[in-house]
Amino acid sequence: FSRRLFQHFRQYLDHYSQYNPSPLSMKQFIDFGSQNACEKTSFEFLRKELPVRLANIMKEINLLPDNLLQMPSVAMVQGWYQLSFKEILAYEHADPDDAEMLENFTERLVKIRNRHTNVVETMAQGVIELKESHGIDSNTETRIQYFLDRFYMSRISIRMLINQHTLLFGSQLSQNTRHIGCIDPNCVVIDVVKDSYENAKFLCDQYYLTAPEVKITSLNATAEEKAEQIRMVYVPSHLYHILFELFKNAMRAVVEFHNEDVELPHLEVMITKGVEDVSIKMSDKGGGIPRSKSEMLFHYMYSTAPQPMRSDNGSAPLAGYGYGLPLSRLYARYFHGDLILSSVEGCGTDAFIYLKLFPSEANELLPVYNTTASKMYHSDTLISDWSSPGAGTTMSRG
Ligand SMILES: O=S(=O)(c1ccc(O)cc1O)N1Cc2ccccc2C1
Repeated sequence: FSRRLFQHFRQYLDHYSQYNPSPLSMKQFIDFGSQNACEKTSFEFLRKELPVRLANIMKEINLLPDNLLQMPSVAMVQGWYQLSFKEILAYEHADPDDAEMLENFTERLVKIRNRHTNVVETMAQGVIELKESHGIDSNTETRIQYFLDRFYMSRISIRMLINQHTLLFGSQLSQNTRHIGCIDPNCVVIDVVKDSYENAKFLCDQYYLTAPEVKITSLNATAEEKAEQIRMVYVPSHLYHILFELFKNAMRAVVEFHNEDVELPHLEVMITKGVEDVSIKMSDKGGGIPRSKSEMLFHYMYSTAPQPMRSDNGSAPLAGYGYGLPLSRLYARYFHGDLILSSVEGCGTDAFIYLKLFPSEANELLPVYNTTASKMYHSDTLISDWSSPGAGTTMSRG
């Protein structure tokens, strides 16, 4: 019986993974959610799109190196995905006009979202388990880096779809009436900057007994009214997540670099609204980082060491396993923005957050399971086509 069920499951997985995920734009999210949103339409979209997005990433999970897949934590995450995939498939032939079914579907989405709450920490644990049991060579690390970027971006997108549906149609309608689901159509950027600064400063004061001040400047490059507050359509919680992480890093850098000094150099934040982009530049005089180490800041492997500046009130650490920067970059990229770090060793670091101003240009950026993706899991070690130090007289083995 279980063999037949397994084959049945496999067929569903192969079927749904053949579809490409459908990226939605911020404009589509707010247009659908603002004029009286239709729960039936949302249901009919999600009962197809959620299995498509789940199947696409589950196919990549299956391509992971065996010794990672066998780690207990990774196997557990895979189990959660398989169960959630099955639970949504149960609605494949449900009647969209059945109000009770729609309510049940929304409740099921809440249960699925709760099941996946600790996926980031659990996968990080899996990477640690692999490090300790088998060790990780640079080839495996490259594959893990490639997979986790796609896996967490997929997860961000699935949680966005679930959050919009449950906020628009779920029981807890306590949400801010001006918000559309988790989107604020008039998000005042400087308010999120101030909010994230205050919270990071509180942690910094608690941990280091001191914290740098901040100077925030706004430049509304296009508006006639220069003093106008810079607003945009965005997900405040995503922007907060990015800024909070950057403020923690910048504060830690400044305090540790100037540990004896009485006067800490302040942080600077520049918010600029251009024609296409809203840019947020955060500058610190925290001594910076050498170029040889700067790319490691976005590596999941590097950052699986315990980090200070964690909430020590017993609750889960803030950025989990220090995955703060890689995840923050995914949030910035999710709606086709970006997060770039530019460091000057001995001086300090500038962090640039770029966001799309026009909702019609802010499209979801989604991983797609195809031959290109699967090749990344099969290709053996790439031979570098640039010289490596001391390779002088060896014969070319290319
Ligand atoms: O690498 S950094 O330049 C740095 C990285 C990211 C960021 O957002 C801000 C930063 O400043 N910086 C992190 C850190 C921590 C302890 C001691 C010194 C430093 C230097």
